[in-house]
Amino acid sequence: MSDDLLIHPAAEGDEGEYTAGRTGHGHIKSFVRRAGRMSEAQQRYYETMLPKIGVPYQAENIDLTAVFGRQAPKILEIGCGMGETTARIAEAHPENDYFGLEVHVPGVGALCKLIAEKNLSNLRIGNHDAVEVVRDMLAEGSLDGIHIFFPDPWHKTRHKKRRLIQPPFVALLASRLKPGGYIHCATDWENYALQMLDVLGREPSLDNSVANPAPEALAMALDADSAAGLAGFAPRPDYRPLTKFENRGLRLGHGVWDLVFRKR
Ligand SMILES: C[S@@+](CC[C@H](N)C(=O)[O-])C[C@H]1O[C@@H](n2cnc3c(N)ncnc32)[C@H](O)[C@@H]1O
Repeated sequence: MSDDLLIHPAAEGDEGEYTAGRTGHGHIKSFVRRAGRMSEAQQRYYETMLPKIGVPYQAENIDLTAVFGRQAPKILEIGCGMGETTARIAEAHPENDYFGLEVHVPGVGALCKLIAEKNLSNLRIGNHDAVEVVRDMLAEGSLDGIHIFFPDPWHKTRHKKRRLIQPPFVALLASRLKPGGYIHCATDWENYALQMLDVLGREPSLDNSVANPAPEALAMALDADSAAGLAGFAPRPDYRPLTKFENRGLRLGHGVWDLVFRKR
């Protein structure tokens, strides 16, 4: 892992404002690097596979067609976690190329293992902060789709500024989509679902794939912190598999909200 990934708590009070240590970019990180132990298998696959299927961070645009060696729709996934969903989608859709981003090293090891076991040739990994990868490496209009499934909810009020789905990052993501390209977010955290609907709905270059809520209805929902009965959420697209975790939550009556917006 490169040194410029180190995160240092800034001496700015007890909120734990984290900023990039070496890069000087200073944006608030949407993650805190966890010490997480790698299993032996994860370590082995990380070491053997990442040199083959990893896309190292660089400060210039990359050519995604050259990275995958073919012309095919290019889908970015931010925050692959342990990679089960990422690998399942890539396996089910060999016609697309997938670029998964994840900062958690054991997760990257686990996804490397899945790529090797399933022999997937349409999935590459970036082990770096997605904000920097999207900003520095991806050209405008280069993506057909973006997946952000269950991003860290940062549920404490003082931590909400770490949430990925904020207006500046959504504007950056939208700029990387081709016209007609989509951004698909899913969350099981109601307050974040409302924030996603509000932020995505305000991005002028994006249209909701389903009817937007009336502005007054959204304002009332935000006030009440309740998405009950609110329009604007999409049915789960078939390509997003239900995870074990999500299935259990749904059985317990917890909600999951999908949002699919398209670039004009
Ligand atoms: C709650 S997990 C969800 C993982 C997976 N999408 C799923 O549905 O199980 C969110 C993941 O996003 C990753 N993450 C958060 N911020 C990130 C960033 N800026 N760049 C890359 N990965 C990030 C975290 O390390 C974590 O693994």
